[in-house]
Amino acid sequence: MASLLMRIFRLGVEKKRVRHYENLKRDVDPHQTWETMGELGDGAFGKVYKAQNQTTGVLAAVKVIEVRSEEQLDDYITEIDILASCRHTNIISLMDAIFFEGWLWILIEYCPGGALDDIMLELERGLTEQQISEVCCQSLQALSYLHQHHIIHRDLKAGNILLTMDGQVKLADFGVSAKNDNTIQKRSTFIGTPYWMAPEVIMCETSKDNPYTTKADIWSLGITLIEAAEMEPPHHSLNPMRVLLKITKSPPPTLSNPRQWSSHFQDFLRRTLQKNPESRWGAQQLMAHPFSYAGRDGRALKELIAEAKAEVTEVIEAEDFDVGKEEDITANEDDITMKVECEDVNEAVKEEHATTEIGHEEVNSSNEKSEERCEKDQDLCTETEEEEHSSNKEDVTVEVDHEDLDSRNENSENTRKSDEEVVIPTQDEMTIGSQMAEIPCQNKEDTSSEGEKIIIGNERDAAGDQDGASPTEVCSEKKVEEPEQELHMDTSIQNVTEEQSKLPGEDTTVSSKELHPSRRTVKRTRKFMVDGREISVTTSKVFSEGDKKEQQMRCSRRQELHALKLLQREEQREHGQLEQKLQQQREQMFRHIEQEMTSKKQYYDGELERLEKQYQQQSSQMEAEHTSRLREDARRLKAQQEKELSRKSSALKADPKEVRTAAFTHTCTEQRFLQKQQQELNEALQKGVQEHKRKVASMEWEITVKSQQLKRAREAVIWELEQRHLQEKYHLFKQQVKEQYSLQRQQLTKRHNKDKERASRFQQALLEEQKSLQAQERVSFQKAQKAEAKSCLNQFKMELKKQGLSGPEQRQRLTQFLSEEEARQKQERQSLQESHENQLKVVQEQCDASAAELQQLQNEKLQILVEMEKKKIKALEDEHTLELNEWRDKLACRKEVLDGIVKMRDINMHDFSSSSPPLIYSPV
Ligand SMILES: Nc1ncnc2c1ncn2[C@@H]1O[C@H](COP(=O)(O)OP(=O)(O)OP(=O)(O)O)[C@@H](O)[C@H]1O
Repeated sequence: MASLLMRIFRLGVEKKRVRHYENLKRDVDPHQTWETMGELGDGAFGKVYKAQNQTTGVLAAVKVIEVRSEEQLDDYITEIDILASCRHTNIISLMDAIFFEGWLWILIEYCPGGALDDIMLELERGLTEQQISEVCCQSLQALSYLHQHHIIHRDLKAGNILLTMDGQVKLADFGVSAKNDNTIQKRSTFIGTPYWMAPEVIMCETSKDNPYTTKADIWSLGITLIEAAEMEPPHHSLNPMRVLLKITKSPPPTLSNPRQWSSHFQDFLRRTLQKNPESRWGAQQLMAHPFSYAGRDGRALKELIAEAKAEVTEVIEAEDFDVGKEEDITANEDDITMKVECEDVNEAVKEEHATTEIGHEEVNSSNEKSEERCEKDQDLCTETEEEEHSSNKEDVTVEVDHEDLDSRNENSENTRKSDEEVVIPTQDEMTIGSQMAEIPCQNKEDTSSEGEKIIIGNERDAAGDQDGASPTEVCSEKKVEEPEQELHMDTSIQNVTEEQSKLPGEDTTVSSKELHPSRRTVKRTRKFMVDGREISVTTSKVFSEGDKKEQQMRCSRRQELHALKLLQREEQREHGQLEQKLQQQREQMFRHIEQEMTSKKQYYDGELERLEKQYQQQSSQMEAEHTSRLREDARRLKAQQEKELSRKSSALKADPKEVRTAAFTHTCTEQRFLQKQQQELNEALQKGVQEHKRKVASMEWEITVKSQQLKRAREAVIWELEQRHLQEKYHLFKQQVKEQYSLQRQQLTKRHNKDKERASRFQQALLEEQKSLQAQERVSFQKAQKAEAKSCLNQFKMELKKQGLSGPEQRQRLTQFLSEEEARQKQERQSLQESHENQLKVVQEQCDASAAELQQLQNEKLQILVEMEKKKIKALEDEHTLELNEWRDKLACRKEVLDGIVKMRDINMHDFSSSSPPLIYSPV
């Protein structure tokens, strides 16, 4: 108890003074040691800069965070401590941590490769399967290490996987990680980034009764691998709050285009993306899976880094489209053409080389629209190919049949290197674009899909040997969005109408090119070295408004996620503060209970002790008084008797008649007299003793009664206190449950309001966009109407002329024609206006439905919280009733025992034979 008090006292004191953290330096100006050299990135909590140690020249990445209070500083200590404690090649290491003048500097190992998501953005494509399995293998090693040390990363995603230049994975960002004391300990904080969150972590938003373990990271790993394959995590087009529901309610996500990936990869994902954490494999187990096992070789990642960091030359070609006129160019405007040339560095002169071109497409060939689009894609491809030809007349483009495509993406990196895997088509099979239409189109209904065509030039040795040529292709197939609920940002006017039956969402697509009057083709050439050979990759991508929007979407989603992370951090702090407060309340209550009980017991025990002392004193005093009185009485009576005896003897001697017999008679009489005196003395003393005993008994009785009263009062007070304390405990716990849930509700509402604000901003933008599209459409429609009217009029006039009518007749016919024409145009304009109004209505309805859906989601969550609170309080109530009943049962026994003791004492009190004090006076 005393140590507890001391600890609590110490805690209070410590709060006030500056805390010492083992891995944090204070009051040292970081600028003295580190020089910052430019920004690397922007995280939720601050910017990341490249830095260099001014003495050693060592490079680092520094997270610079503004910290306003000691309390806030506390939030970052777990991250620093975890980084400092981890020693693993696949975990970023801590170089320094300094808190100086309100700024926290966390210096970590610099990874020149940057984050995996940035690499994908840079290359505008996902990873190949070999690259993914290498990322997977190394990430698993990091996770296995963390999990063995009871650390849950809680924020695994491509953005937190950094790469070194030699293709080594470094797991970073432990900002929301947790370190447990033991494996069994679970966590219940709702933290992480929604798209990557495991279902059991999401459940913690509304219920803290289902804590999670390290298995949560395994789920995030699975999502990260899908992200690595498709550039985005599953459900990325849903807003972060809706995705939470999607993850918990839907079956586990899978790859959008399974045919493109190996069965090992898909099986690996199945093992990681198990909704029940118990059935999910652990890091150790997964390390032995063939998919991750295949990633032991790190070469594919090395090549990825080389490509991402390659020197890039860019050529931009702008194209303009007249709205509504370019009928032959629809859909698939985001085509990418990629050309890879691998040549020996020493080779100076370029020789003719074959290039292989792939149009990538989806299976739905039956879909007429899609086929049409494919044909149009093909037109585009041909255009690009022709450009290729014009730049290098000796280039031959080759189309590869579809079957190759499936396997191709699985190992495009390797195919580039290994000649045996490359399909070399014969000259006869080589066509330019003419067979493209035979490739089944993938673009189904997703008009915004990017069709990527990658042309890879053949590799040649120094002698320019054509046998080494390895034309190969990479088909990067754009996944098709789930049709339900996920409308895309690129919704065309028609799409809005078509999609009206679908559930509305913010993720509405805006695609078709009628909406994007201008687009530009960007040709990028990357040159990089792999195993001593220079590789040159040229990609050609048509950028349109859609791309810009996608970029904006990505950017705003990133900001949203950062905002959410800040909110989560705030929530975590609030939660921690509340928990601390509640803990203090509990400690205070238990301390108060103990104090109250002790003081009452002390009082009664003191009283009993005092009573015993009083008894001891009285008893010994009475004994002493009795003894002295007895002695005095004996002495007095003896003296009196002696006097009487001497008087008697004198009287006998003085009587003359008795002289002769005097000697004999005298002796007898004296003896009798003495005996009588002795008897009288004894009687007198015995009377005194009896008197004394009576007094003692009465005193004892009096004290026993007092003692019993005290004892009973003591017990009664204890019982009353016990009962009161049980009630107090119950009320406090109940109060605390209410406070906990009230905070959870507040946090949920805050989160929801932010989400509502975001959604309404988005919806407003959507409406504005729709209106601006309509304005554009109106302008071009009017233009078209004017042109059409003009040509019709000319035609009509010509026909009139042919008919040889008179002037007035002609005028009359012309007037009639014009008025009919005007009416028709008016009608057309009206129907356009109506269609626009309908479109706006549909968008508005979608927005309203989306808002209603969000509100319903929120209500459901709040309802869950209310239910949980009720359940918790009911459980507390039951527990309290049980405890009270148990206490009452025990109380009856205790009363019996007490009564028994009292009765025993009563019996003892009547037995006066013993002069020793009764046992009951010993304090309890
Ligand atoms: N050690 C490092 N070496 C090189 N670049 C780094 C390093 N650490 C971070 N970066 C870059 O800085 C960016 C921001 O990193 P940070 O971890 O702060 O935020 P984030 O992961 O993007 O977002 P969040 O805070 O939401 O996780 C990263 O995306 C990466 O590009």
